[in-house]
Amino acid sequence: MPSHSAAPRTLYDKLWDAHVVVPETVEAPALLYVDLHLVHEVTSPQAFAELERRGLPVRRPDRTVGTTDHSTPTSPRGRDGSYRYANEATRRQVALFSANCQRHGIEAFGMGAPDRGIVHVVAPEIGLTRPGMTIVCGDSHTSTHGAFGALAFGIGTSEVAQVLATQCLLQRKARTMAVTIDGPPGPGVTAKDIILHVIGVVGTHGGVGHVIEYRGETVRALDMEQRMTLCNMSIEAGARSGMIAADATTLAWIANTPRGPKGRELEACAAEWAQWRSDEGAMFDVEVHIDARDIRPTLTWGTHPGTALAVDASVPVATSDEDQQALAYMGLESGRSLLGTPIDVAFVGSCTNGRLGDLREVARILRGRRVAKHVRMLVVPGSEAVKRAAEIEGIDRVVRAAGAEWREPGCSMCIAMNGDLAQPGQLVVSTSNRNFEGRQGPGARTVLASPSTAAWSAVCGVLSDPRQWAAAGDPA
Ligand SMILES: CC(C)[C@H](C(=O)O)[C@@H](O)C(=O)O
Ligand code: SF4
Repeated sequence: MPSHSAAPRTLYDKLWDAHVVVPETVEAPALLYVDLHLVHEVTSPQAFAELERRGLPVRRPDRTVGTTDHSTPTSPRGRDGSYRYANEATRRQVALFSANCQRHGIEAFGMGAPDRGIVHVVAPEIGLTRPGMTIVCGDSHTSTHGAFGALAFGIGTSEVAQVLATQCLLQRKARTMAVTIDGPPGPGVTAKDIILHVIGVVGTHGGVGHVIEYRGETVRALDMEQRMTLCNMSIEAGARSGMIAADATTLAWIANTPRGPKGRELEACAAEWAQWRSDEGAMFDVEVHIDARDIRPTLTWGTHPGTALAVDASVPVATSDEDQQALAYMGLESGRSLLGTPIDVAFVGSCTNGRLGDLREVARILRGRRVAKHVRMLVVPGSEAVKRAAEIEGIDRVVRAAGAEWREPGCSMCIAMNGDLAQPGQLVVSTSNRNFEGRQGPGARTVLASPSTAAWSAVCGVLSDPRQWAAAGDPA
């Protein structure tokens, strides 16, 4: 039960207090109860093997849900409906995952399942992710689910085994950081630009040891998809997790999901969920204030997400060996704007920007236009549900008519382990979340950006300012 101390508590404190089974001491971390454990094919095989070795069952299969996403092919299926795996290893990994889940009575979305998709897209969209929960997954971007007023974070493979066996996790309490964003964002600024800007301010190590709560009027005005984009990349600022208080927007989203509570149950949930916010006057260990008016469409110039740069600013002077190396890898120069840099690939997708709103943004720009001849553009829905919804709106047709590829759901070129990868030296403008060396293929160069920036750059063939798109108007 939650402890009812008189002192105002942060959202994180409340979530923590409500889930502690054994409090932490100097010698030992706390034991935390896990409400929802998400599993995928990459970080679960050794965990299942560990259970096997010890002859342990899964403690709560009913609180464990699996999906396949990282290793799954996104190329169009064969005529017989078959999937073309990149190699035998990925095919085996996906098959082993389904077998493991089946053996332990875990619901899992394998190939062809209508709910399959990227784990951080699927759980919120079917209504599994809810305020007040602790959610873990062997995946760093589990922070995404914090957008619903939940404590959600990634765990390692040995911890996956721990949670499978006990439904609990050993954890040390984190410090808290409030990132308050106020004011109307400038033209062309999306949630992706906001979070890239935030990481630029906080730095890739600034959040280490902390849980970030995003607050302020700008955050309150974001829809759930945009809030997920924000929380998703908290990990890129080094933070353990990101979270946003539950409110009417959260409730409306969950009410609309297939497995969300309905009617009376929803009313009861609404009353219960109102508590998942920081109390007035709650103290954070670190406070960061950001004026959204200062944010312009933002992308990255280097090889970590902290190298955020306003689209029309110049690449900074390299002050360290690391920066120099990043510039050399990226083939970029200090003092020059990124605008006009030729691109080879545009990738739209991932757990950061592979939701319906992102694809709509892309379709608005591509409608009646063509992707530049020398550019390969991939549009990859984050889930089967996103794909279906987009196709009902005709987004697939707009994408294809523009000369871009409309693909099957999955992590795709966010992580080059499923057959989708860029060639050495190619420059990719990418809506994903990581840009380190080789992330999108050996020698491939990644510029992180919003879906609008990626789409407009694909049309122009060079890194371009999405605000120009608005000025260009509709094509004749
Ligand atoms: C495969 C998985 C362990 C990894 C993660 O934890 O983030 C992946 O999702 C990624 O984005 O690099
Ligand atoms: S889309 Fe990318 S970041 Fe998200 S889970 Fe997949 S590989 Fe990780």
